[in-house]
Amino acid sequence: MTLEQWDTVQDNLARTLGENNFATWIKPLKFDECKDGVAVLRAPTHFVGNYVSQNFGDAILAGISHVQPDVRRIQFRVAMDRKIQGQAPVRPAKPAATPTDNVARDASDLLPSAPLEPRLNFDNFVVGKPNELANAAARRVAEGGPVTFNPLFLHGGVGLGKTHLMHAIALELRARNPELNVLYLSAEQFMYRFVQALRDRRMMDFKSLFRSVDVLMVDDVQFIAGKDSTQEEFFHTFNTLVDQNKQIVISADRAPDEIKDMENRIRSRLQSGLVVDLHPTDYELRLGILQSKCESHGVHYPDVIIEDGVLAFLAHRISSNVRVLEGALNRLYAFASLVGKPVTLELAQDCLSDVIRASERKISVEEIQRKVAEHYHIRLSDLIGPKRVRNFARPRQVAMYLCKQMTARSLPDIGRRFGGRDHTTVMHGVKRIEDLMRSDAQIAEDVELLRRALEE
Ligand SMILES: Nc1ncnc2c1ncn2[C@@H]1O[C@H](COP(=O)(O)OP(=O)(O)OP(=O)(O)O)[C@@H](O)[C@H]1O
Repeated sequence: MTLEQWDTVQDNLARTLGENNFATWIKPLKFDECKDGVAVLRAPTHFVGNYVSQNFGDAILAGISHVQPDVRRIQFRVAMDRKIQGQAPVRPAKPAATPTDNVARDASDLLPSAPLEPRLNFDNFVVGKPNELANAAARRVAEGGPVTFNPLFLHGGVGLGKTHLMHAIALELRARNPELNVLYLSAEQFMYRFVQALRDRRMMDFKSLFRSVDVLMVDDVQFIAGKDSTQEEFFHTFNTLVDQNKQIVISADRAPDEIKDMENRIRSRLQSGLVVDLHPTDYELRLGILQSKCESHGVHYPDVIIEDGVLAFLAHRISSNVRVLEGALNRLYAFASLVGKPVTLELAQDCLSDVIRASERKISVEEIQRKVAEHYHIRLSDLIGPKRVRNFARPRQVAMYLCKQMTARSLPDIGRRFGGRDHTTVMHGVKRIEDLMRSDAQIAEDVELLRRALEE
């Protein structure tokens, strides 16, 4: 087999095994020789050789025998000339990297913090009811000083500002104290660095570097669920840092007890500090975010005029997540500056028809009422009916709150669907639940469970 043929085999493997697997395991392999039906590949370490042989051996053999049909077996050697399975050693093409070289190398490549985006700061984070607690907790951590809750665990659905708050904390901490060793990275990056350290036999470096940070911030921690050795290492890193009273900030797309395949001891560790939820945005927050984005867009597009009503229209109709909202606004600005026209409601409707269709709310008032009645084990007729006893009134308010949050219905319209009630009754109900969600964990949990069940 020629080196070109090996390149072709690698290209095919990249497609079949996926980019991450390819980059981590296949790319580091070098083709050595083909002799007597055995293709010899060189792996950088024993660990990689063994892992690849066990996990991707069949795929590699199939790929090679496709271009060189007489190959019946593959064999791995490490760069040091040592074989992993049988056979005589061969001369490596390049001088081998020894474990000693690895240790001597600058270990900081295992630990670069992910780049921080200056835009994602506290000033640009618009605060409303759904995110005020998360914002307050994030600001508290960003002030530095004595660690009060460890870890801070931020969770919420897609595009609700978790990463924004993580960056804001890291930026603020670094601005206040440039000496502070703040490490921000995603759980995926944590895993790749861990695997890289294993591969390069640099676990000691990895451990000591990760355990020497002042603040560790890990985004999207749900990613390591089910990845046993990464979880194990994360757990030890976590414990060491907490024992040293170092701040840890974690984000995830759901609460710790909802992350499946996460070891219990890790889950309970994650719950041991402050767990705060970024709730889905409400209309006011979305409008606030749009207004704030318009201010910053104004600098780049001084000629673009957004007519009255357009932002309200967007805030009403695009409720999925803030990222989609931002994308819609960017598109409007780009379009308006291209055609040199002010953005009218008609233009917005036209230009964003696909986005609006995609995020059209599909949940109906009736669906919400049914789910809420089921959840509280009451009859639908009692939920909607006139009785004001608390057993019915509270679920009714929860249902009204969810209708306000999850449908595009106006308050009078919601009132009509709750037995012809007045819009002020709905408004009162919504407000009551908003307040209770802050003081009554049971209500907060009920609402969250219902919201998720409805979104499924
Ligand atoms: N309250 C807010 N004020 C201003 N911008 C916001 C707010 N919430 C979210 N955004 C913006 O929305 C976009 C998506 O937010 P972010 O990436 O933080 O979401 P996320 O919760 O981390 O989502 P994911 O789970 O997909 O990673 C970002 O550009 C962010 O700046």
